[in-house]
Amino acid sequence: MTHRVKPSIRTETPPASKLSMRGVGKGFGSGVSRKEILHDIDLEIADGEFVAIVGFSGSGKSTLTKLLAGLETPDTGTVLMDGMAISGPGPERGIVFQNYSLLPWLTVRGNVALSVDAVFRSWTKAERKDHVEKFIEMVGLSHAAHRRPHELSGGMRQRTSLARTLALKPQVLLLDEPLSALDALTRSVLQEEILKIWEEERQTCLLITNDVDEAILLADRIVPLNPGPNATLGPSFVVGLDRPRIKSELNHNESFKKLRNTVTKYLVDVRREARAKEAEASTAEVIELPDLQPRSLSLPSKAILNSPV
Ligand SMILES: Nc1ncnc2c1ncn2[C@@H]1O[C@H](COP(=O)(O)OP(=O)(O)OP(=O)(O)O)[C@@H](O)[C@H]1O
Repeated sequence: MTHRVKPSIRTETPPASKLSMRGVGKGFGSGVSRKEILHDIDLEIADGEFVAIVGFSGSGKSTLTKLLAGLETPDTGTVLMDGMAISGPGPERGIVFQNYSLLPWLTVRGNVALSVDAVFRSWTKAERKDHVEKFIEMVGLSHAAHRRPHELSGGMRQRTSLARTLALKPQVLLLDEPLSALDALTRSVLQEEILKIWEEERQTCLLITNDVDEAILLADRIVPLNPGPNATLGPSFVVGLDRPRIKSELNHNESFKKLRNTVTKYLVDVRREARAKEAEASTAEVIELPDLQPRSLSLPSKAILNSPV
């Protein structure tokens, strides 16, 4: 008897996703004031991957981050972490917003300690204190640890916010335009610091940005968010640049320049298309509606039926 040998098929299982969005849609409001923001969003982020979402103002980037953070719930589809549906916010997903949201009556140390004390309750006081100091040092703020937010520059406030989130040791870092309120120089310095910290920690990270250069410097993959309403995700652009990356060297790197041109062209084209569609819709033929007057609903239905038209 001859045994038929099955041809061996190489089945490489793709790396499991840390975060997933599957068929996600989200809108706000109801009736005529309803606005559809995100439509049919499919996004898979692998464990340890750094993904940057680039997009236009108002397209729904923050809404997307809030869905991943569990601060918003999707209208359609599911948002998953490690294959489990996300049902609300949690310390395993740390988020840094554009507006630092620090408590004004607490110092840098106090702001970081507040979160650490709340999350690591089983640690000793000394352990928590060391942990807080370590993260304040990591973002270069040891000299200002005693200062309150109003005594800090924008960059220092954002560093505090970053230290507060990183100190919670989240498995996933969600950065929602963390640098966009800063001046160009501070932004550049902080980009390099985020890059350094991430290259050491390698947490799964999603960065929202409107800066293509920033996305290329930091991310493994760039995904554009097309203009809304009903914004969809565009194709992924893989950033093949070696790590560690050195910002000052990238401007002379041909792959960097090529990728910047490709992503920028995609964004310019997609916006032009969206504007053309918008213009088409606004010049579309106006449909004349009959001039109907609503009758009072308080009248009994018989009275309405029998009344002269
Ligand atoms: N809770 C909410 N209720 C009603 N509308 C909302 C809510 N959150 C966001 N929106 C609307 O959804 C749209 C997308 O907002 P979102 O903040 O997600 O965009 P964005 O791309 O992050 O914008 P920006 O780049 O300007 O920060 C906007 O029109 C906004 O007004």
